[in-house]
Amino acid sequence: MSAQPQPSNPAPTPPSSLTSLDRVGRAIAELRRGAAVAVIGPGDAVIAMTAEGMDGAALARLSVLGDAPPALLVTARRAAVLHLSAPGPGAVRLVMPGGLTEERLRLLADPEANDTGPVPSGSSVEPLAAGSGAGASVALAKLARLLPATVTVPCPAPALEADAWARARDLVAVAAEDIMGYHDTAARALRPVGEARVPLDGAEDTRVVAFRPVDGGIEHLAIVIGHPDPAQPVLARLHSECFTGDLLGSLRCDCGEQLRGAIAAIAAEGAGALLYLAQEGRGIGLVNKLRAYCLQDSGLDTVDANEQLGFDDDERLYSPAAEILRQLGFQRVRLMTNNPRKVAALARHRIEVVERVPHSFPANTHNLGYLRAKARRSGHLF
Ligand SMILES: Nc1nc2c(ncn2[C@@H]2O[C@H](COP(=O)(O)OP(=O)(O)OP(=O)(O)O)[C@@H](O)[C@H]2O)c(=O)[nH]1
Ligand SMILES: [Zn+2]
Repeated sequence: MSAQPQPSNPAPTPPSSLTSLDRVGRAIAELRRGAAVAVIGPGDAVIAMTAEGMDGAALARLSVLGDAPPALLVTARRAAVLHLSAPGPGAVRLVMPGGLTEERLRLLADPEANDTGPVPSGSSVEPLAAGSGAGASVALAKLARLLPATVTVPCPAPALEADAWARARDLVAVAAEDIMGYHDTAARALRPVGEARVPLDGAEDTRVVAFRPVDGGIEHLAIVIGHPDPAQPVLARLHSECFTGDLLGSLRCDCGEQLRGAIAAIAAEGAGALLYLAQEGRGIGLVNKLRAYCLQDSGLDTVDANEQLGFDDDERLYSPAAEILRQLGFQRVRLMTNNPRKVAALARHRIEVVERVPHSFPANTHNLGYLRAKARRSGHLF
């Protein structure tokens, strides 16, 4: 029998007492500070850095770690923007004659570059399996709320020895499997960590309960008004965080009005719950949302702007919301939303939506285009 590892072997899990969430959390922190991390798949291992803001010195540091020249990995969405068609929805490796140079990297990773200029003729893409080390490095960049693009070199050690190889060089190592399972594990491990009575203007009988993911990520908040009867469908709103709309009163979106309107509607009924979910910018993070706004100012709509950055139009997951509803004892809801994806997602996560309650507000001159794009491109029901 061959002693060689077969590609179908399970991903080698770094041997330590850290949980999978700890390992992904460490890798996120490393990526965000511009350090290299080892991402280990079942049959491949890569050393990866974020493409965002990467300069020539970082490219040189990465190059000496691998046994082949560095390559740029992007999502199929971003490849399409660069006019390179990818065979599937996953991440791809850009293959360019002459390889990846500092100048090419700067242009290709620039979220505002949308022409074919920087892509040399004769370039192509190689699809990456979702569970591979290379493919998972792009998923890790998304988890880190960075642009979904990495620069990688192949690890000189075989996948089964890559963890030891990385540790010997003081690099954080993470299994692709842990990255791909991160969202589900984090949602399962949500715990209530703090609770208080917070009388609101117009809804004085209100409690706020904070749920923390076990990885130490940003807490989701349940705002429970009155005493909802778990035996009856509960009037509920899943509200995705919007710093600009909720806090600053931005007129670019309808979030602030939806937040205050939901609280008023629940208070008028006497009881219900609003989940304030840490999913800023439809899950791409505040910084990327600001970049998307910039692209919208140059003429793209809200969907195309996300895709130009390499994201899907909506990166949100609703497993944490379903888990919080369950922990609060609410299995059936009347959901205040115009977004059919929220209804479908809750049903997938075994929360029954007995009614969709429309939740729209008059447009203003700044958000009219945004609301129209949501209706036309994303199927929102207004
Ligand atoms: N990426 C991106 N996010 C945006 C933009 N405008 C608003 N958002 C975010 O979109 C989310 C809106 O959340 P919700 O209001 O809960 O969701 P919705 O999909 O509009 O659905 P309903 O309001 O329930 O009908 C928030 O996370 C905002 O930060 C934008 O132009 N681009
Ligand atoms: Zn908003």
